Amino acid sequence: MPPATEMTEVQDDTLQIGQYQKGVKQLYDKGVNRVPYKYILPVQERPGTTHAEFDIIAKENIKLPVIDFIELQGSCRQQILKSLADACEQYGFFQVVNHGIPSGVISNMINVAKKFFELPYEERSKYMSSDMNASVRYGTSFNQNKDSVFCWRDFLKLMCDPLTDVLPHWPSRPTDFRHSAATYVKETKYLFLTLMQAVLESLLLGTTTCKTEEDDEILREFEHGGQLMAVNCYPPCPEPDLTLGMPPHSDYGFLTLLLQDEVEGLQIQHQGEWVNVEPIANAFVVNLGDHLEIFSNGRYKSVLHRVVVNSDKNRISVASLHSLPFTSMVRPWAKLINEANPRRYKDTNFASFMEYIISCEPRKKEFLESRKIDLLS
Ligand SMILES: O=C(O)CCC(=O)C(=O)O
Ligand SMILES: [Fe+2]
Repeated sequence: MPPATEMTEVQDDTLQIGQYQKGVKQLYDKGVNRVPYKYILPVQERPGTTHAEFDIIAKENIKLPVIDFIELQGSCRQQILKSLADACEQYGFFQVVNHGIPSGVISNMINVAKKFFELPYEERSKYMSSDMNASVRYGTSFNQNKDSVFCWRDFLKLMCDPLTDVLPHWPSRPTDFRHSAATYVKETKYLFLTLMQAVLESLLLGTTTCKTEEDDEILREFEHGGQLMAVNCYPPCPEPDLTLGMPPHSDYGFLTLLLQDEVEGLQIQHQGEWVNVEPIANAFVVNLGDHLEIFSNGRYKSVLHRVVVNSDKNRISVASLHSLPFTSMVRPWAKLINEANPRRYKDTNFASFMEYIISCEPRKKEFLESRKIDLLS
């Protein structure tokens, strides 16, 4: 049998130019049975090809952090804040359970997302746009204008602020989409604010600095902060070992609240190895983003993560990315800076991130690297 690349190159001849821009749901619906050449990663970037045996050992021994939101709000707050600080320092990631968002709000969001991707292509494609600032944008891959290899993912991105202004632009089908997604946006915003308050407190643990009115000021800024929702769809893939649903990347904001359905796929990088994040029913995965790494002056790390796909199950995830208002500057928190701990990052804002994303093929944590101050020079 010829190698997969050769066979798929032949098969690619039957696909019209522009077919890839229509996305992977469209390929799946057409019954593609080999991964087209455009999606095949170089061998060293494919899932499961590096240190495969060591991977398995590492994964079995790692227990990923879980934060119980009820305990965080209770009498053990200090203890849970310490666990939160450990999770943010060592993993840049945790899952949150007992968060209080009703399970109906969560299942409605997953259901409308599923129904949206099941709509005919003509209906979904109404929301395609090359404008990165559009209030709604349907697309495929990671950055479809720049990616040399495409990834096995279609998405719907929704700007969420101000909700009343953007809502009329969101998909009108399925008919319950706007209602369910808007309810979900409000609930996740509230959860983000409560978690962010805990994150701020956790950053002051072990310091002599106390919470002041200035901290409430920051929280008020977050109340008016930017929220973006990425609804992701990963259809079954005929050759999942050759491609990825999403390449290794970190998210740009402070916290991403990620909802995954019951299908595995998300992996985080921990101590140089890829670790599966097993879905916990009704839990949120919380990823620390680049802005929080900057704000914490590097004490908390944004997490590198990727998505692997599988051959038999469709997977849906909903990422809710939260940051300061799009016009605000993000810089290390003044309270954490002193002679012993000088500033390690330059000021950054959402506009500079957008410039970066439009100008190149985003890879790993390159954007964040570009914001670092070289303390040796
Ligand atoms: O689908 C997932 O689990 C992750 C999605 C993600 O990383 C993102 O939307 O930024
Ligand atoms: Fe992400």
